[in-house]
Amino acid sequence: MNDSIKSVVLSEEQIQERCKTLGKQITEDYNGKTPICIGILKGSIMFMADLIKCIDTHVELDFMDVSSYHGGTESTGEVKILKDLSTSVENRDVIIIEDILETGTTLNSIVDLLKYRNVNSIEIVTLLDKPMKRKVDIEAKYVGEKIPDEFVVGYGLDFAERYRNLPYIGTLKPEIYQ
Ligand SMILES: O=P(O)(O)OC[C@H]1O[C@H](OP(=O)(O)OP(=O)(O)O)[C@H](O)[C@@H]1O
Ligand SMILES: Nc1nc2[nH]cnc2c(=O)[nH]1
Repeated sequence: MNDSIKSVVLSEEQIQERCKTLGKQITEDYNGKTPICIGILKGSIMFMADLIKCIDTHVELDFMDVSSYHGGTESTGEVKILKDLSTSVENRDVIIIEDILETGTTLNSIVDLLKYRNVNSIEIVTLLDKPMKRKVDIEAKYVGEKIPDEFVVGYGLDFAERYRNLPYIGTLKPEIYQ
């Protein structure tokens, strides 16, 4: 699997540093509150697991699966809800946990949906942000790393469902996806 990687974007150590920094900020901002952390499947699983260990206030967890990519490396712009939340978010403080924010299509749909359910507050934490690719006006309050416009895999992020289990984030050699 490592043979397919062209370059490392964030090493395991760098990812853990980002988790600690973001976890500290979230701990300070939500001191005394019990936010619901909503992980967006499947890409956010590793980041969510590591990040919540760095948050030192009570949190509850839930998951949503919303897909806008269908096996390739470009967004189709379509958003489909594959799995909805199990709990009510009414009057709750919600933190959406994402692996990557790119066009913003996915998060924009999720934020709209959750606002409609009368949340008390809603913020986004994303490990990676590709601001150059943004198509809709949405920003994350907590960002681990801004990255250039290159397709990345690993640490939950896939190419055609593979590479999610790489412990670091990297770019693929062109021959893998061309
Ligand atoms: O800002 P956007 O352009 O909308 O892209 C970001 C979304 O794309 C990826 O999810 P994907 O739909 O590939 O599902 P996955 O997490 O199951 O791989 C990623 O996990 C984000 O949810
Ligand atoms: N795997 C992967 N999924 C994405 N979804 C949006 N951008 C990306 C990316 O760079 N890599």
